[in-house]
Amino acid sequence: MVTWMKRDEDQLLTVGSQVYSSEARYSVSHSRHQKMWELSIRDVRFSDAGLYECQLTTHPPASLFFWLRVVEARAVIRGGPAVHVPTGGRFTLHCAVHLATETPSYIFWFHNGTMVNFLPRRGLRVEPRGHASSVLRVSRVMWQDAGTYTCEPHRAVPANMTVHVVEEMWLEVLAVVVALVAVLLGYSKYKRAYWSFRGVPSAPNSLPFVGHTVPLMKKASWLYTDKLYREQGANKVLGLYLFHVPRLFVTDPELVKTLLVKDFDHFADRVNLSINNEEEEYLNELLTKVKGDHWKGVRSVLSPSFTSGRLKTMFPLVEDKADQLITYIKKQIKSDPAIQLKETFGLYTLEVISSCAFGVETNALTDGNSIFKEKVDALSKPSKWRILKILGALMIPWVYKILKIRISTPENTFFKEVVEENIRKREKGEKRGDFLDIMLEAREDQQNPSAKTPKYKLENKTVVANSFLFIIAGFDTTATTLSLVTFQLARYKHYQDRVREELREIIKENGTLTYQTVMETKLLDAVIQETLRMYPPAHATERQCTKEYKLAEPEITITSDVVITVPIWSLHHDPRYWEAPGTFMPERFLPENKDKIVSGTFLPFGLGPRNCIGMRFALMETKIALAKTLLNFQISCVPGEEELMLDPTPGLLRAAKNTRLVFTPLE
Ligand code: HEM
Repeated sequence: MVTWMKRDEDQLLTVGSQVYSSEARYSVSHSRHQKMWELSIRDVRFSDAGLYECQLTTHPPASLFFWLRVVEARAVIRGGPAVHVPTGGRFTLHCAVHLATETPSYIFWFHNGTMVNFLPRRGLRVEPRGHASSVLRVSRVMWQDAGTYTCEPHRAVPANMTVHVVEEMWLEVLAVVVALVAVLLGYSKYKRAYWSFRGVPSAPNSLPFVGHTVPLMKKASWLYTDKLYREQGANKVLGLYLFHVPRLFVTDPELVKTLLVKDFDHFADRVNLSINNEEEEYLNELLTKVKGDHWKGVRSVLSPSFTSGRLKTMFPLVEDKADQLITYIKKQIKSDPAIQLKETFGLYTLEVISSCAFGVETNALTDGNSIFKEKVDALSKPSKWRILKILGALMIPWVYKILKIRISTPENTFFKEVVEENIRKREKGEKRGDFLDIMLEAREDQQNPSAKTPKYKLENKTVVANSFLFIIAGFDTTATTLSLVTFQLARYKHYQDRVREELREIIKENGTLTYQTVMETKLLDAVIQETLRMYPPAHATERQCTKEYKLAEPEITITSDVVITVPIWSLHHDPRYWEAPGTFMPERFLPENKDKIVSGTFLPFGLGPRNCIGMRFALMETKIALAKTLLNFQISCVPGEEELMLDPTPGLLRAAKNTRLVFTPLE
């Protein structure tokens, strides 16, 4: 007698001619004459595959093993899943059955669900080909021949093919389009091979036409670039593409110093938008935009605004705004002790910068808001549409030029008109000792007939553009810094207490806070610097190569279409230069430790001749506001909001919009 078993599942199927399995699909037949026991399985499924044992009830028992492989026959139409054929042309569909264990008894063809094997139809023929394939031919193709063709062999999974019928001419057009796309793809590949041609390692996943633009423009882009920075190990540079423009990430501090300081004349400019409209032509005078000698001229006119002497004169003005900030916070905490940082410090920095830049009192702190605040907010947080428009102007400036597309917004016009109005007032004799006065004095000096012909002639449009620039460059950066520093002081209370102690000592010794004493605070300064290290509002800076440059290592020539980028955030967090970079340790910036900082690794205000012109002003503004705040309030985290969240929107690195702290008045 013979027993059949499914060995891999330990399932007894049959004993003699008795079926033991509960499945009715099994049966056994015994041919005495041939001494054969045959196991049959109906409706075979994939789960039937496996090891089968045929055991003889002899002593000792003898077994035979069989592997059963289950395959599924399927139809395959060559060249699928879709074809385009022109009207009047012809097409042939070949269908073959794969993995069939037996010859299919028929192969049917369907067109849009209707069987066509036996349907007499003009120009359509079905012919068998060998045992397991069939051919469908259509000649003199008409529109009606379009649709889905199905090949359905007996006991096999059917296959589909979509036939698109196109006007003969369209097929040619299609061929041209395909060829054009292929050429464009080839061109894009060639452009994005710039770095590999030069043997420079480049970031992975550069996409046709856009390169690495998507992750570079995405939220929290400093995390993307930081990942690249970490992955590239000892390489000093890394190639990327903004669309097709090659960008060189410079990640070695020594090289950063060489390019930004020593060989500055090769990298003197920033990447800039072209302005094509007469009305916004004054924006070409922005310090951030001007190039080469023109930049030198504008910078030399603006620099005197930021000397220690000038800042000292402005100090009382800024201190007055810091006092208004304290009054504002005191009023606010009567209704809610948790203060929105960015909003509050934004009102303060806007008051300071608009007062110091062109003598406008915005009353933001006394009224809690102002038209100025609305306009400046709109400018510092551009919409997605505006970011796209700016990207377009960078990539296809010639289109913008031809179409005279405007880059500026109604907010730009608002500030332009405010400055022009103030210039008119100053020309009538009004003076405030602010940036606007300094620029107008420089212009007057140049116009003096006895003065030497200036290398660079200061025009009205330069004064207008740069008064406006100071607002844009100084408002958000400083408000962000104040928010981040206060948050760190709330998190690390012992530093808060020690800074307060330092300030009280200064007042004890000098009676009051002065420009000199505030600027010379040691721990307050260290706390600000350490916050700027951990959270640099400008997380990267860049320069346009202006003159071909030979880099020694790696040995490459940087051509004038290349933009170099310095990943400030990554250099600030590199454990090779900073011990425990994720830990808040202001001691690193105390005078006795400052010389341990590796130069070229700390760049919150950039580096070289084109660094931040407003650095000292920003530090003065930040320090006096922090000093007054700490002398008036104990600051602490809102329970449950102890983690600093960053705002991922592209642009500046900021604390998240709703970051709050509790302000408790000190006795
Ligand atoms: C904490 C606040 C600030 C931070 C973190 C900051 C940071 C920076 C950085 C990183 C740069 C680029 C430097 C480079 O490429 O090497 C820059 C440029 C600049 N900043 Fe600031 N900034 C701040 C405040 C200010 C203020 C208050 C003003 C004006 C009153 C200002 C005006 C400018 C200008 C005009 C430039 C362009 C300089 C040029 O191209 O010659 N910044 N800033």
